[in-house]
This record gives sequence, structure tokens and C-alpha cells, in this order.
Amino acid sequence: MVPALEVAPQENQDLELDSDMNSNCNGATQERVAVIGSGNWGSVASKLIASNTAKLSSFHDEVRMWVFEETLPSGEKLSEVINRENENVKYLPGVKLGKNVVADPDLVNTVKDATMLVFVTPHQFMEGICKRLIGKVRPDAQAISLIKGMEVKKEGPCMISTLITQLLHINCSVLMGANIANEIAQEKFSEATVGYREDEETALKWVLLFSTPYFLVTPVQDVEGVELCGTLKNVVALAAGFVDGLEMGNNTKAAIMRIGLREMRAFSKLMFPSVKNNTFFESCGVADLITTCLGGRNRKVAEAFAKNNGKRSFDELEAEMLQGQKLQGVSTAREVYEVLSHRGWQELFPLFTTVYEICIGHLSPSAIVEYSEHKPNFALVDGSAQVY
Ligand SMILES: NC(=O)c1ccc[n+]([C@@H]2O[C@H](COP(=O)([O-])OP(=O)(O)OC[C@H]3O[C@@H](n4cnc5c(N)ncnc54)[C@H](O)[C@@H]3O)[C@@H](O)[C@H]2O)c1
Ligand SMILES: O=P(O)(O)OC[C@H](O)CO
Repeated sequence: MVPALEVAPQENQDLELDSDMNSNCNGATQERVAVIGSGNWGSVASKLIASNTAKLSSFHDEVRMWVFEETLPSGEKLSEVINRENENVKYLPGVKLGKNVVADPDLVNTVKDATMLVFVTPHQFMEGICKRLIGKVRPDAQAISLIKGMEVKKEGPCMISTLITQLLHINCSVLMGANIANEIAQEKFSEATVGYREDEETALKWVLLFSTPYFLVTPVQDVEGVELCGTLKNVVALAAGFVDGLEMGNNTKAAIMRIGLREMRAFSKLMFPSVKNNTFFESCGVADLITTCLGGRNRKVAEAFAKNNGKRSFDELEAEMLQGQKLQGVSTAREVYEVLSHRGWQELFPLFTTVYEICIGHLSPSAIVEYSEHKPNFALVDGSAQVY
């Protein structure tokens, strides 16, 4: 259901904001937003958010964006160039972020006053980032994760939203969807899904913060379902890339996407029985799967991997082709495999298992269509076999 929203006015309202306090000139409390991450999607998310905070009186207009500092070939610091040019020249060149985006290389300073924390870094860095933030975020802050990935602990998978809640003791929603960042940067229409746990009021605040006429956001009460869709589609994207690299054609790719979606749903429901079927029909589900298998970075690098018949590693191809941007699919394939092998479920998930074995060089890319001999037609859901 799309909620009734406070619509962001299209003209800039001349708000007289007190920059030091979390209130506007009328004394009304304002939310302060910090974005933790400034890669390709992090920069676009900051732009989207800043366009709304500049217009909505319930938000302080400044959006502080944490930059993992690096020195550019010119010798300048990335954060300084972002603040001077109002552009992330490395991760989102050619796009102005909005004058109210302030790049900050100091992680703790970035979150200091924030009441709404937006996490958007590659998932492998999140545990370290959260540990640095323990005791540094406001106890009343709310978080949202735009991160597609998970950690695997002894007990099983740990979603990034759970990691944030466990380490920082704050509530965490998620936003996932068919969201290739460069297209949203050009303000081409797309949709996204906010997954929330119980607090619908906070979910609507996130919807308000992200929604624009070209970015339609829908809330659903299913954090794990939304987050697992965003996470697992990256493994299917690698499979789609192998198919493209081997020039197997559209029918094969569609088959891989269908089988992948089926494994995504089975895995999600086995891990979290509360996951809802309908979530797979939201933007975070089938729509993200389609866009990522057509135009994402995981697909693109997997295509190159298959064209080279696995002779050049993913690490090498990632560094060469993405210039500092990070793939999530290869580590997610390993993390999913760890969960499957721990439970002896590899045969129930032949596509996920095959993708992992191709990534580590145990199988050649052409094995992506050979596994179907072992195709299962059931999975254990809630402890009993279910056809899927
Ligand atoms: N780019 C997209 O189209 C897109 C869309 C939706 C979701 N996502 C998800 O958003 C998340 C972030 O991706 P992105 O595209 O913004 O990033 P990115 O891949 O473009 O950039 C990598 C980022 O990691 C940072 N980094 C490098 N080393 C680091 C370290 N040691 N510690 C902390 N940070 C470090 C870099 O500075 C850079 O900001 C991922 O989970 C991704 O799946 C991306
Ligand atoms: O470029 P990818 O493969 O990381 O995918 C980007 C987004 O997740 C697509 O929604």
C-alpha cells in the first residue's frame, strides 16, 4: 500500500534553520540525516535525500556524508574535492549532489547529531564501521540499511540490519529495489521497497525522506524478506553474467533468473519463516533481479570472467573494470555456500552452489547450465518438505 505522504514542495522554501540545534526557527524538532558511505549508490542516495531535506521543514537541510578518505591522482583528498565541486568525482562523476551535502572524512563526527542514519557501504566493511560507532550514535537514532549483503556467524546468516541493531542498539529498517545508481542519478523513474519491522511511523518517515517524483518508495513489513531479496539477487546476477559471457542467449538467461528467484525464495523462507511471498513481487524482489541481471556490475564482471574462461580472477577483473567500486556477489556466494554446507543443503540449491564453485575455480563457467540434472523440486520449509 502506498501511504499518504507529506509531498515535498518542488520550489525551495526559504527556511530559516538554526544550524546548531535540531529544531527550525519555529522551534519544531527537526530530524538530522547522516549518510554513512559515499560510493556510487551512497552518493546518489545523498543526492536524493538532500533534495528532500532542502524542501521539508521536518528535516534539517544539511546531509552529512561520511567519506572513506582517499587521495586522488591529483594529490587532493576526495572529501575536499567533493565539498569544493559538490560532486563525487571518483564514484559519481558528472552529477551535482546538492549544496546541502557535506562530505566528512570523520566517521564519528558524521553521525554525532544525527537522528536518522543511512548506511550504504559495501557489506564487507560494515562490521568494522559499526564497531567504531559503538557508543557514538544518539540512543534515539533510527537507522536504515541500503546495503545488499550479509555476514555469516556460527549461528547462521546475520543480516546487515541485524548487525547494526545488535552493535549500535538502534532500530534498523532497510531500503532495497531495482536501483542501478547511475540511472537514478539521471532522475530516470524507478521504484524501491522499504522493509520495516513494527514501527510503521518510522517507516513512513523513511519513505518521505527518499521519495521523489522519479523515485517511488513502498513500505512493507518484512525486513528480512526485503533484505534477503537485495542480497541474494547478486548471486543470481553472477549466473546471468556467466550466461552472457558464454553467449547462451535470452532463453537461458530467463531460465537462470527463474531458477534463481525460486532459490532466493526458498533460502529466505528456510532462514526466516516469517518472510512473505508477496515481498518477492515488490521492487526489491523480481524487479531488482531483472535490472541486476540486465545491467548491474556483478553481471558485467561475471560476463568478463566467463569470456576469459575463469583464467582471470574476480579480484583482478573488479579492480580493472570497476575502478574502486566493489562487487557484492562473489562474497555473498561464499557466504550463502557456508550456510548451505553447514546444513548439508547444497543439493537443494544447485544454482547457488554452482555459482560459488565457478567463482572459486572448481567448475568452469559452462557448468552454470549443467547442474539442472540435479534439480531439486522441493525444499525443507518449517522442517517439512515443500514443493517450490
Ligand atoms: N551502485 C549501485 O547501483 C547500487 C544500487 C543499490 C544498492 N547498492 C548497494 O549499496 C552498497 C554500497 O555500494 P556503492 O555502490 O555505494 O559503493 P561502491 O562499490 O561504488 O564504492 C565502494 C565504496 O567503498 C569504500 N571503501 C573502500 N574501502 C573501504 C574500507 N576499507 N572501509 C570502508 N569503505 C571503504 C569506497 O570509498 C567507496 O565509497 C552495496 O551493498 C551495494 O550492493 C549499490
Ligand atoms: O551493480 P550491482 O550488480 O551491484 O547492482 C546494483 C543494484 O543492486 C541494482 O539494484
